[in-house]
Amino acid sequence: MVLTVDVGNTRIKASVFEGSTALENFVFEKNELEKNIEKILIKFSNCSDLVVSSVGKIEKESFLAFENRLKVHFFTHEDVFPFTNKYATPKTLGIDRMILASGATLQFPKQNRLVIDAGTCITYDFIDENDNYLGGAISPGLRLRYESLHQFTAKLPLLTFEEPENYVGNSTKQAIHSGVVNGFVYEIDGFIDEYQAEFSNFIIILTGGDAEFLAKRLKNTIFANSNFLLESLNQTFQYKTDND
Ligand SMILES: Nc1ncnc2c1ncn2[C@@H]1O[C@H](COP(=O)(O)OP(=O)(O)O)[C@@H](O)[C@H]1O
Ligand SMILES: CC(C)(COP(=O)(O)O)[C@@H](O)C(=O)NCCC(=O)O
Ligand SMILES: [K+]
Repeated sequence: MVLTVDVGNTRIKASVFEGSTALENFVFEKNELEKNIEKILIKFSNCSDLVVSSVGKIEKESFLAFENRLKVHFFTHEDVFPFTNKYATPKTLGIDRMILASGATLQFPKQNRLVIDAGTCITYDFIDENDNYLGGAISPGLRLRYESLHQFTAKLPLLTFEEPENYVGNSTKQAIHSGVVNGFVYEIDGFIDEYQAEFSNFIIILTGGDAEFLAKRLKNTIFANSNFLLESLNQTFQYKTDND
């Protein structure tokens, strides 16, 4: 059994895999990392490996406490990945984006692939049919949009997600909901249209905390899988084991 852990900028997600089957998924806050890993390892005492992707503030050391119980693998840019990295600054590419690109390459071989991860940030990652990772885009995620409107203005309240009543927001609150939620959806549809114009044939994988919400609203057909990053971590770890 493999325990996969994804440290994002908002939350930590974890999943226990037996082969390619996810047995159970967990979500928790950063300050509860060790307590939760402890609990998971009590329940799934057969875990032999702990596999981590982290772009958050939590560093390797937090996981090393478990080294006497199982093998700990912290993914870095030095690992082997199944794609060719064409990013101009490969060392600054988020490890979460590398894992997503890797999962897309392994799960959907030899085709153009666009991965959209709607988390703290929305990240777009494109891997072409020759397994070249080309790059993509980074923009603010849903909650970050609400928070930044409040944080960087004097008059805008801090709101949490609500379905906008209309495109024409008729109050401050409705104007914010319309701007944030509709803007979020338009952006993603707009990007997909842009890719479609250049690469006629490609698969779109949508993941992240806002994937379910988005799946119902995008005009483009997509493959939504909230667990895609953790599945990709598990697959990339298998790939690493096979290629080491
Ligand atoms: N309970 C929750 N706490 C925080 N964000 C949530 C929650 N449920 C859904 N979300 C949405 O998920 C997004 C964060 O997604 P997530 O994939 O957890 O981020 P990250 O991987 O960057 O930590 C936020 O933009 C927010 O809109
Ligand atoms: C863009 C990100 C902040 C996204 O983080 P997330 O929304 O998954 O928490 C992360 O992938 C990152 O720190 N990237 C480094 C810059 C880059 O990928 O080019
Ligand atoms: K993201």
